[in-house]
Amino acid sequence: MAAAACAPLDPSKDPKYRDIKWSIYRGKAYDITDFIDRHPGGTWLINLAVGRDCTALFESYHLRCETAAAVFNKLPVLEGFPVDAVPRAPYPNDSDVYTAIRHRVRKEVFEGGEHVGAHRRGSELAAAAVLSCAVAAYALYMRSAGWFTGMLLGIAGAWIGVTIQHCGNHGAMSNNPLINNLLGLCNDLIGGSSLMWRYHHQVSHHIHTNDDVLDEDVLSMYPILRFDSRLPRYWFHAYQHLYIWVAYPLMHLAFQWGDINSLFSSRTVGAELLGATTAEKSTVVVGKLLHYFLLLVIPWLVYGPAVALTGAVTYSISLSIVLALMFFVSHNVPENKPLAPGMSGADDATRAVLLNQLDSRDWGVQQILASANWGGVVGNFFTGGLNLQIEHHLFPAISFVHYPAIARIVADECAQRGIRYTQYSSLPAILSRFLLCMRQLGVAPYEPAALLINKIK
Ligand code: HEM
Repeated sequence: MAAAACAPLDPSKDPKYRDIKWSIYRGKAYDITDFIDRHPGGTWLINLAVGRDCTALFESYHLRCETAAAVFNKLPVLEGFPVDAVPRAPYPNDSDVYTAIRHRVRKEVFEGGEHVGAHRRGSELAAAAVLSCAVAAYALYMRSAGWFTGMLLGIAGAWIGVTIQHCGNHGAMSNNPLINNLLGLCNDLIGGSSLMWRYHHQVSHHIHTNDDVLDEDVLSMYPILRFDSRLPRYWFHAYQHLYIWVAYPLMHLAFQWGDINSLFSSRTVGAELLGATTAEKSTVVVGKLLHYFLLLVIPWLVYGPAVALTGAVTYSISLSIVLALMFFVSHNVPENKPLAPGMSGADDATRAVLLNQLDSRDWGVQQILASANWGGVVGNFFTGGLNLQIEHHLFPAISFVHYPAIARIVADECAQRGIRYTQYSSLPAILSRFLLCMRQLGVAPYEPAALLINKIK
């Protein structure tokens, strides 16, 4: 009773703060309302900071963190704000390894060119290649719609999904926020939602990678798929490495339900849409209409329902499989999981970091231990840097063309500090580890976080 009486009032329920766009940075609440339209990274990204502790987003997105942080000195501080009532994110700049890597990246890769935006340049060729390929695939689809062209269109759509929409929504494709937003909107064209992606992917997954409560990627397919042994186990999980191949092709369909549901509930599984404007929300509706108009309605009018449906179904399946493969292998190999001791690849260090309380968690080490790389520069070009997932998680707002150079620094720092850096030679190599991990997670005993913490002590 006494504890409840002392608990700070939730600011989202306090009328005093209803008309203020506030955000918390390092324990202080600021009124960022007037700065939003002046934000050099664009309004869509800073909107992610509204109504929450933005420290982790802020410190992982600004390469010149000190320049961006200087703005807080000019913003109104909200004295007496119940900061403790707002969930805290870990602070990236408190991580020794992260700040050391960032220092070296600025010095050795960009040599001070960050002030002219060198870190966000270089993806123009990749963007042109991806867009040309998508236009050609759609032209072919419209010329002769059917299962084969539908499949090709799905692969082209997936290439958009992993490269230009993904990097655009991270603000990493250009120094111009408008270009990033337009490329980000390609997510809606291929059947997803750029708005939901920003909240789900950036606010939930990037900040809390492989957390069993806060990372939406761990939770959203549960109970069908069990991505963490801290989630209760059912008998059918023992077969998840097999039926995953039936679940994955349904991903595009699942997006449709998830996006519309999130629009009505104003939240994704892992994040509330606290700062999303009406214009941003309207992209969900317009995007869905446009997607189905291009994929289904036009081919239906030209070729009839049977052909149009065949094309749309094969599009949906091939897009889903490619996207699922690219996204899921990156955080789901045994090295990334707090698996039971004795299971192949289980790692005490990963277990210890992921089980730490948020405010004492080393964000940099978490990103490194919970992610896995495969391949090199060729994979980097075709996946928009997703194959160098460790570097992507440390620097989501840097253009992916710089990841191979950054990877050398990250690997070196990890070797010096004894931090496990997981790198596989190729996609098939990481894929086999991913399947092993799914098998292990399917049979691993259910161990709630509290139980695991005791085991480490
Ligand atoms: C909440 C308060 C925020 C403030 C005061 C702020 C301030 C700034 C400033 C001053 C810059 C220019 C930096 C430079 O010239 O080096 C900038 C750029 C940028 N911001 Fe923010 N920002 C905020 C939140 C965010 C958030 C939440 C995100 C991402 C989710 C973000 C993403 C970016 C990006 C991508 C750029 C351009 C790239 C870069 O500077 O490296 N910002 N911001």
